[in-house]
Amino acid sequence: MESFGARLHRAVGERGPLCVGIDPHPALLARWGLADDVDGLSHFAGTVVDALGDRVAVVKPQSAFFERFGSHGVAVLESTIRQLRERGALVLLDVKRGDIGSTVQAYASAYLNPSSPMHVDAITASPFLGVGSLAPMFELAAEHGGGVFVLALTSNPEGASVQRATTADGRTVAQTVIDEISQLNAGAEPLGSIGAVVGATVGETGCDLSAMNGPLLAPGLGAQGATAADLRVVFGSSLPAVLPSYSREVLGAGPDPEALRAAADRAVVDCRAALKLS
Ligand SMILES: O=c1ccn([C@@H]2O[C@H](COP(=O)(O)O)[C@@H](O)[C@H]2O)c(=O)[nH]1
Repeated sequence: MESFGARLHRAVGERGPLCVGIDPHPALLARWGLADDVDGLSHFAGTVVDALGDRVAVVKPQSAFFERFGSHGVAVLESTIRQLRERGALVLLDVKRGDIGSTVQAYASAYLNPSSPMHVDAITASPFLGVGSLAPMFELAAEHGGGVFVLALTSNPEGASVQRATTADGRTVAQTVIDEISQLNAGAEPLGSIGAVVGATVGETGCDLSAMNGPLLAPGLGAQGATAADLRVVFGSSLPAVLPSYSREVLGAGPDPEALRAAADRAVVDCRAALKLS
């Protein structure tokens, strides 16, 4: 079983360092001339799948925008996930799950078990109940070649008061998350399967990311104000592991599929330059 880290490394090599989010905001649905209902949602997601599913390394549906329509929206999400995977994109479902370990086990089987209708390549997870509470996700991910991206330094301004707080041993909360992930990824080649989320908006992290050996998902580009050039300040020598993520910035170019593809291509060019990839 090929690991998620290896699959991600290959996908980025073939398609470029880019994750595009599917975030069907009501304002975007309106801008695309779509109704704010399940049909609009389905049309929006289908257009992104057709335009980018065979082009972008990672696509990140934001679960909240599908859940908003109840079971019908979740059905659209399931179908979107299936279609993206058929087109060769890695699917990172942004659900930010976390709970006590016995419940995390159920989340893990919902998203990381290949027999689940919602099976994806990777999910986002919240470490607020302790990174150790996410162990069932890490274990199922390892068993089935999946990945988990754990929140460390999020892109929103409110995150810093918790994530940059200092723990009893003098490390920040974010650093303790990074250090626990580093242990899980130790020795993995070419890249570990447990990632961290570090926003492109956060400026200097104050964290030592050098032992991470896993992907660094960087949201906050575009609509939240960060630019590809900011990635250098945030990630320094860890730039090669960064997976830049854009949602509204790229989606705003739609609904024309050619315009969506052009926006994604521009983002790849900018990110390659910022990450110093050829
Ligand atoms: O720290 C984080 C973690 C997750 N996100 C999510 O990424 C996208 C960002 O959308 P944009 O339109 O590019 O701003 C969205 O789904 C967030 O929930 C994040 O922004 N920051």
